[in-house]
Amino acid sequence: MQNMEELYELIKQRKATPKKGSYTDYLFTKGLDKILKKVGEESTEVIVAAKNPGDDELTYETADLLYHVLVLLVERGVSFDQIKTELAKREGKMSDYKDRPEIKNL
Ligand SMILES: N=c1c2ncn([C@@H]3O[C@H](COP(=O)(O)OP(=O)(O)OP(=O)(O)O)[C@@H](O)[C@H]3O)c2ncn1[C@@H]1O[C@H](COP(=O)(O)O)[C@@H](O)[C@H]1O
Repeated sequence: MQNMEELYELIKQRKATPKKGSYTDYLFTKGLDKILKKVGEESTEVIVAAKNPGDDELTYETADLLYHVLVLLVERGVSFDQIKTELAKREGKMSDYKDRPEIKNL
């Protein structure tokens, strides 16, 4: 079984030590613009899948999107710990959304 953090570490390893024939290596070789295009494409595919019945397509496309977002984070040098820290900061603090002035028209 592979969790998101393990996958992030594997992708980081691919960047540090490129592996011939690897799709991850192909993305890093193409660079940021290609990775961003893939994140955009996969986001659209998640949206379309969410509108279709059944869970399989949505599950598949979400896994594709998460993988490409992790590739983006590695490319930009944002660590998995930075994401965990940001999420942890929000824990238990987002429930009083009605009192937050920046959130309007809910
Ligand atoms: N989770 C993934 C993963 N999800 C999606 N993909 C690839 O993402 C691509 C998405 O498909 P598309 O049809 O959109 O893209 P494509 O036509 O193949 O290519 P382009 O459009 O980018 O030219 C596919 O080629 C998938 O193989 C992934 N490739 C790798 N991983 C993980 O990354 C690990 C390391 O991968 P490699 O280094 O590439 O072996 C693997 O063990 C996996 O766990």
